Amino acid sequence: MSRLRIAGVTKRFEGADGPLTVFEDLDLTVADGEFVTLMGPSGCGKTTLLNVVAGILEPDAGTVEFDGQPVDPGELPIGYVFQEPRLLEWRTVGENIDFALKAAGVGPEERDRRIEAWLDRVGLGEERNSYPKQLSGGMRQRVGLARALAIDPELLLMDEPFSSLDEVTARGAREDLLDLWSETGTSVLFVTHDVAEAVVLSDRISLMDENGAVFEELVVPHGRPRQFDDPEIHETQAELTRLFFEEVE
Ligand SMILES: Nc1ncnc2c1ncn2[C@@H]1O[C@H](COP(=O)(O)OP(=O)(O)OP(=O)(O)O)[C@@H](O)[C@H]1O
Repeated sequence: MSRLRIAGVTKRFEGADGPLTVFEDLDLTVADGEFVTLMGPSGCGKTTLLNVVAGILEPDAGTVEFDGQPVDPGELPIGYVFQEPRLLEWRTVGENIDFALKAAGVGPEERDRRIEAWLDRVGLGEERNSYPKQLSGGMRQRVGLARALAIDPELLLMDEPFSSLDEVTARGAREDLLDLWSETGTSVLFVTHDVAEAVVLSDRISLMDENGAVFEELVVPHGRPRQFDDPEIHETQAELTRLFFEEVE
C-alpha cells in the first residue's frame, strides 16, 4: 500500500518572464519501506517537488497525503537530506542534531541518547563536540544523514545527497544509507542525476521530462545487495540511460 501519495499536484512560480508552471497534475507514490528515485533534467522541478512534499512549498493544486492524511509537517516526522548538509557552523555536531530533535519535540534525555546512537551509527561517535568546519565533506554529509534519521522519520527525502562527494566517499555513503534504510524500513524519495546510483539504490525509478511530467517508471529488477560492477546492473543502467535520452533529447 502507498504511504506517500502525490495526486494531481501542480506548482507554479512567478518568474521574471511571467508565471512558470514547474509541473502540472503530477502523480507519484511511495509504498511502505520503498526506495523511489526521481530523475530528470536540471530545472524540471525535482527539488520543488520534494519541497512540496515536505510542506516547505504549497502546491497550487492537488494533494500530498501520507497514510491517507494530508501531510502536516508539524505532525509527520519527515527527514530531509540536502545536497549540501546545511549544518549550523557555530554549533557542534551534537548540537546540530539536538536542534532538529528539539524542533521535533523530543525530550532532553531521549535527545541525548539519540545523538549518541546516531553519531555512532554513522561512524562519527568521536565527533559530537567537533564543529562542522573541522570535518571533511563526507563526514559533514553523514552528520546531515544522522540528523535526518535521528527524528525517526516516517519519510526520508533526499536531494542529490552524494553529488558533492568524491566517488570513493560516495560509494561508502551509499552503502551506509542502504544499511540504515534496511534497518529502519523508512520510505525514501530520492533525487539524483547519477544513473548508476539510481539503479544500485532504488526499488523504482521515475523519470521526469523537462516539462516536469513523469513519462516513465522503471522497477529495478534486481535483488539486494547490488554491486556497482555487476554486469546486470550495467544493463539496467544502459536501459535507463536509453529511456531517458530517447525522451529528453
Ligand atoms: N522560488 C522560486 N521562484 C521562482 N522560480 C523558481 C523558484 N524555485 C525554483 N524555481 C524554478 O522552478 C524550476 C524548477 O526548479 P527545481 O530547483 O525544482 O529544479 P530541479 O529539477 O531540482 O533542478 P536541478 O536538477 O538543477 O537541481 C526552475 O526553472 C527554477 O528556476
